[in-house]
Amino acid sequence: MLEVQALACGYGHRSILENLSFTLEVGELLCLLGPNGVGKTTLFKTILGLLPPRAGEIRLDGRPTRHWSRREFARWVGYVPQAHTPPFPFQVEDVVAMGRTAHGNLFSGPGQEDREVAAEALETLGISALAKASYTEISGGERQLVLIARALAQQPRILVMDEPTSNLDYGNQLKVMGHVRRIADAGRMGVILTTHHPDHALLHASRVLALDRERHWRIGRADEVVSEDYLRRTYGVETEIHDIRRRDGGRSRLCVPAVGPGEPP
Ligand SMILES: Nc1ncnc2c1ncn2[C@@H]1O[C@H](COP(=O)(O)OP(=O)(O)OP(=O)(O)O)[C@@H](O)[C@H]1O
Repeated sequence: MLEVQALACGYGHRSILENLSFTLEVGELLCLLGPNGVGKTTLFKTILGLLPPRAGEIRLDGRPTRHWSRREFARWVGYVPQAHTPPFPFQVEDVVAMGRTAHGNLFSGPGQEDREVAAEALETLGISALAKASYTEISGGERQLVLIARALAQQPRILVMDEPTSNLDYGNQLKVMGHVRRIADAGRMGVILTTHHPDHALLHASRVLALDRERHWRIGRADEVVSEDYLRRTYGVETEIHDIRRRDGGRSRLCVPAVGPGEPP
């Protein structure tokens, strides 16, 4: 579905990522892990056509994305940016309905069906009560949920999410990651998202694309890629990855910080 082939990206003469190749299928949740400043947002900007690739190719449904019209592209690819505050105090329900723009007539506003899809997205994320609130007067975490609702309302085939959980409380982090995983599992979209939590990758990802400080990358199953060695090389910290048995009998892998002898737990 989305194919990134031998991609190089960067700004002007400055190269940020080189020779990166991966695919993302509908039904998959691909977690992008990597330290601050390694190039995750730069990769997303390049995939979204906001930054020209320095080399390589990006294909969507078999066709190079440079041949796609903006409108056609927006029907297929949704983007959740890191939360921002726009200058205009739109109502939350209007911000979410903007996700429908690529599906409708450019000159008419959202129709009844678009309003219903937007209301359903708000409901799914548990924020229907914010529908009439002004987007500029809600909290950072609420804004992030609104941007996620807008992307869900867009009903894209590929969803690109830049640190979607960074402002969310613990409960909302679990709800958003669980929900995104369910819509991917239901075969409704392929999701690529960045997170700084190895546990998000271990618990929810179908595959992980891990970048390290030297800008080397590796893609594979979370249990293959998210290792104590990767976390040490990438973040310079000691961790332990434990395989635990859950109460329902299933197994999960979790990352905990290592504590040396004599150190406080
Ligand atoms: N507009 C820009 N012009 C030039 N360089 C930029 C620009 N935006 C980012 N960079 C540089 O590109 C590198 C990668 O930045 P990027 O934002 O992609 O990192 P990231 O992996 O998303 O980081 P973080 O985890 O902190 O969000 C950084 O060194 C940054 O300084």
